Amino acid sequence: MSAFPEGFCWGVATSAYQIEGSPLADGAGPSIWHRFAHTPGHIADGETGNIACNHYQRYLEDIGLLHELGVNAYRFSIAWGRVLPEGRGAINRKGLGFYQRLVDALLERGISPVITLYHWDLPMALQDRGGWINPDSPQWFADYAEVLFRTFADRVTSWITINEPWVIAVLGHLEGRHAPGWRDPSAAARVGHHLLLAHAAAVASYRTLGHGQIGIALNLEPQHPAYPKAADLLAAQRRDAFVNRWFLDALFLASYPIELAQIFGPAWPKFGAVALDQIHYPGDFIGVNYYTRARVAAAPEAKPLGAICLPPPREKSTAMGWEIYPEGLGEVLGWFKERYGNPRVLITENGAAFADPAPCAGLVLDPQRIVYLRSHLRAAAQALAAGVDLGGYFVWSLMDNFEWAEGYSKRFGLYWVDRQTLQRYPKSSAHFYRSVIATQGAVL
Ligand SMILES: OC[C@H]1NNC[C@@H](O)[C@@H]1O
Repeated sequence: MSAFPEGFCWGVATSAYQIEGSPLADGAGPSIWHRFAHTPGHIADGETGNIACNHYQRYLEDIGLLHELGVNAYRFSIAWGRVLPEGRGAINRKGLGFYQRLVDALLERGISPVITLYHWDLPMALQDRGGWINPDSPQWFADYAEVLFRTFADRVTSWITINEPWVIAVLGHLEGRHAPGWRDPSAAARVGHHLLLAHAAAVASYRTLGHGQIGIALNLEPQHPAYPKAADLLAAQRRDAFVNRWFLDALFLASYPIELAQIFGPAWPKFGAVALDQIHYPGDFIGVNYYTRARVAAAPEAKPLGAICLPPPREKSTAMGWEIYPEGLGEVLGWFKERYGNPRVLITENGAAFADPAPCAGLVLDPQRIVYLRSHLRAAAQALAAGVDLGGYFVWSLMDNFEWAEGYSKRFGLYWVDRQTLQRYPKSSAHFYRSVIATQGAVL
């Protein structure tokens, strides 16, 4: 019996800086990740996205892999700096042309493009104007989005404005582990707000220019008390506000959790009713990027949250050290039905990195990833049966790629990429996912 309805959206996801390579080709302007990766000490093994998977040259071959999988959708991001090298103003027709060729080739194969407008690679020229802390940044983003809405109005009907605003605000501006590498709580709070304003501005623009669906993709992670102790429960609730409800409550409830003012202290701006009303913009769907849960213990000395996350047992962990916890996907999906009015949800990322072996006879055996995907797909099917308005599922990722500060050391792909030759090899999980799609989940 099929676990998923006819018309369910089956896809895989990637992002520009992680797979394309050629970051400065054909007039493209450099991004903050180009600068960050070229700054020694930021990326494992000193790697950069200069080559990545060379998707910029090999995109037709990669569309062949999508066809082999049998997906009906492909989520990818557009590099802002290829289209607007200065981030604003003059359009780089060669850069835009790459994405026009990519979209047309996908449509020829019957694969629906799902475009992420922003997956972390802000043009450096805009960072030099302050980047996302600049109050003009929402308008910069809306103007960029409008160029793409007009270019693809007739061909693309699924858009994601921003990927994981929490990661941008926290890893990029509070912890400094991602570009632009800032460690400034006040900046992080303002960046989070400007990203929500940017999302709202793009949604408003799309309402006049497009006739498809537009949403945002959030990284969501259940926060569970490590032990049945009041202090751990309170710590988990604080971290839930910080990781999950910061953006969920803003988008759906036009309010920030009260814990954020306590966590950020004086660095947290005093947002008024108008500001909160301006971010009340969930769009047509919510993208959920789910990987794992956190087990949270109280730790008063661990500022600003007063909480730490305990490492999971090795036998239940992925190569990223994240716990394999499929029940958490069902929990996250349930939030939308229980708290936020049961909006349309897409699982826009779900997957895992494992220490995959090298190819043997052209195939990589990755049984752990099959177990991971099967258990999470079952959780998704159960949520769907329980009434969650789930419209699609995207595996992260099509192929092994640049995993940000981890470089190429963490392999998330359904296809294994030889770092010397860039040859793509199917993993057994690719064949598994192909069978799931072909049977609408009956094989689960
Ligand atoms: O860590 C795996 C993925 N998580 N979400 C954002 C993507 O860019 C990452 O590769």
